[in-house]
Amino acid sequence: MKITKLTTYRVPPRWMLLKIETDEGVVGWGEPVIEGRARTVETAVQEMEPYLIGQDPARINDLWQTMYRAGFYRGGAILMSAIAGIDQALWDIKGKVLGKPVYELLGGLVRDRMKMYSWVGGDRPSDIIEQIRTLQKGGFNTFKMNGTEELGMLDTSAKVDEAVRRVAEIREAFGTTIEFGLDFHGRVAAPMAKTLLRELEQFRPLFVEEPVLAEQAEYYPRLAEMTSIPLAAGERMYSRFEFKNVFAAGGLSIVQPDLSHAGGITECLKIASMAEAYDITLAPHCPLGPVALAACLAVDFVSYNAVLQEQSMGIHYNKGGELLDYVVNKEDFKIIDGYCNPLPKPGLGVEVDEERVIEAAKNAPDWRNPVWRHEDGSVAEW
Ligand SMILES: O=C(O)[C@H](O)[C@@H](O)[C@@H](O)[C@H](O)CO
Ligand SMILES: [Mg+2]
Repeated sequence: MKITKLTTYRVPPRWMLLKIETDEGVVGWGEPVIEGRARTVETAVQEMEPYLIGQDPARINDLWQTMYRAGFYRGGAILMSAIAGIDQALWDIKGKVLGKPVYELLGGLVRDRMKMYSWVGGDRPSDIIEQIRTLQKGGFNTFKMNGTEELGMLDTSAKVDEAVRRVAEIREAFGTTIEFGLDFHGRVAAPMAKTLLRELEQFRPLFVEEPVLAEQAEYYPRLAEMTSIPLAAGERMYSRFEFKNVFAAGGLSIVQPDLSHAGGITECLKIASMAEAYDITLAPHCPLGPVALAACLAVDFVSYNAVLQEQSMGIHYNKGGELLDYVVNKEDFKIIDGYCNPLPKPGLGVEVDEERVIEAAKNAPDWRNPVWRHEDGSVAEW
């Protein structure tokens, strides 16, 4: 079998789907994208084509290593997202050729169902209590929200109180009937992280995500020393070569590689097993589309340390498109009592509605995240 064609589709709300065709008619789908840089990743995918056209799609490991090493420069958000989507599509092809879901090719199920969580509250966390109540009715009992709005490197007690009050209200309203993670979203700098973690500890959030920016990862062990709140990070790290330093330094309790940013299934499997050796749990990042989610689930169902899975149903970014819009087998993604079952179909388990994708690609948005500014006019971490 040989790879014959790669086609990318930028589609609402902010995703990109990749179709890899072969000379035997088997097609694989991937989701290579960096939110806000879809066109850049699209070009990176196109630049990877010479490594792929005419090659045997079954040789995922050689194709992965070639895409990673052959261009001399390597790593980073763009190249690793391009490789990620291609890798996902190659695993999809392999599973379809062998008539098995990807997790069967990786040693079979390590669990019967996977715990999912839902975003609430939007960019500027608000209206959270009502949103949790609504999602609880849909079976969710685990949530994530932004921990703060924009925050200066050194900010006021009033801003700290605002973040704490929001969390206090959630515990007040729901007690321990729900769990929730707080995403600091890179908005909190090291001077403020210690204060916020200390003030929030009494409410026992399930985790605090990106307590500081990934480029400040050396703070993870220091922050972990002063709080019992599990620290989570990983969406802005792109290969095992980055994660190895973070694992060795300590401080992370939860690692969150993104299956569409960190080299795909081939790479994230390695990251997951490295994390297990350090007793670090896995909670893949996935605010994206259905193929990315299916790739996450393929890794979740074979990784003992997988504990939580993000999914984008109802997320504040999904304007103009929702998680399952391009999926034919929507029923396979049903979330029951907050869990998702293994996707039963061969490959990644997503039957893509190609006509809907092609139609939607005609109005592909150039989604960008907002540019926030502090009161003094300086740019704020969004
Ligand atoms: O945890 C999450 O989902 C992420 O922090 C998410 O909010 C961002 O990755 C966003 O998608 C960037 O455009
Ligand atoms: Mg996050």
